[in-house]
Amino acid sequence: MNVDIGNALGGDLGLERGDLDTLDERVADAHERIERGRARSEHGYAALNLPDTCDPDAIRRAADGFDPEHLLTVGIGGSALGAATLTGALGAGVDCRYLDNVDPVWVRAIVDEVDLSSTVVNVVSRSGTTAETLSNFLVVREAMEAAGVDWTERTVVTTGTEGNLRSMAARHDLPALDVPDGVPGRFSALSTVGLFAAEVAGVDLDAVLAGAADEADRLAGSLFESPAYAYGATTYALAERGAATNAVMPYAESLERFAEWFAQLWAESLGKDGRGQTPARALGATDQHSQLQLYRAGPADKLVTLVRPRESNDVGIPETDLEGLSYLGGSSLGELLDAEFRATEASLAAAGRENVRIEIDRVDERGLGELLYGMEAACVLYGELAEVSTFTQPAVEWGKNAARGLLGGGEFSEADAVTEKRRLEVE
Ligand SMILES: O=P(O)(O)OC[C@H]1O[C@](O)(CO)[C@@H](O)[C@@H]1O
Repeated sequence: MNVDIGNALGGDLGLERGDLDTLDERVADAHERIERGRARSEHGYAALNLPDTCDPDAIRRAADGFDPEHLLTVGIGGSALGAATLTGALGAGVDCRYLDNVDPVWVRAIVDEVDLSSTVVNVVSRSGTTAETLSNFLVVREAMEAAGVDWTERTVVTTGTEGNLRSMAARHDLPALDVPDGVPGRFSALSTVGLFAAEVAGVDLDAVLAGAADEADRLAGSLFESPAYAYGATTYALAERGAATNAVMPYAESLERFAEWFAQLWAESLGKDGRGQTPARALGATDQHSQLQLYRAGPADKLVTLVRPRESNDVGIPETDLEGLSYLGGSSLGELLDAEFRATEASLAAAGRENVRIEIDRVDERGLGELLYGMEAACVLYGELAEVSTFTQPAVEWGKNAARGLLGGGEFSEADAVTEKRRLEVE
């Protein structure tokens, strides 16, 4: 992974090289804290050890014997987004679907679309209590039974040591993978949580973990020596100067899910104590015809993170006599995308709008390993610098309790607050 922070300097938010030199002293201290946390496998920091602690053979054993047409991952948040990012980016010899929402129309359509007799279901939940995941699994299991499919023959569980899914796996002797200790869901892509789907989809797990290990080896006591820390420190420094939003704009359709995964990682880790940086999901070149207007001419309150592979397959553009477009003929879509990427980058800089370039060599296993690990390490560093509790997510519990109370799942004061909503309806 290569990170170019040149366009983060000299912009409207006023970040200069000297500021990063000063911040680098705190980066060194933060790196020491991170390395201590890793050495002790402390909660959260353990995620940065996954290139070494993840056992790909256990994942391969769990996938062994399955040769499905479809893989249905039933999970939500970090229990689905890592897998979706890896299979979305690396392609899949298998039709990979993700039930990570409880929209009944959407769930019914997916369950009806797949051939359940040739589907492997991976139900993923660290806690084993997530309402959306358990509800969707019960719907899928009922559909399998209705289709005359033995669900116990086609279900793999990925969960913690306790809880509903663990006891169900034991009761029905289901293949079960352990979620890694001390790794919050949003940091678990490079573990059993994200890699089972990748394995079933034919992804080379060893290459993904090797890419992650390369990025781990580049963590250092200076932001100028570590791409991950350069990104984490620069986004932190810009946030401190007013960059309340970080628009992540991959210039590859295969990385669209990566932007969604990044959004959970960044928001759930750093949105604490009234602080944080809002991750906005964008896509290049498409959003040059959409959100770029705001990024360039709206409030100077954001940075844009431009992500791309340095190499990719290409498609030629045929010669044309179309009025004013002959310059495109004989070129290629890749050359057009490259020109647009660099033009957008320069367009933002020319308007004083800070942006950072992140590049991987190719959208392949090593590239994804580097990118996922690099963003996780950047997030951990940002959290250290911001002095927030990076690895917890207490704010999501209020809504869970309210919904549970509304559904009769117990007495929760939050549910009362829902019924007391202030109303002003306009018909
Ligand atoms: O894996 P679980 O326990 O089902 O949690 C799913 C997701 O829900 C959260 O706990 C937030 O509610 C995320 O942090 C997590 O990725």
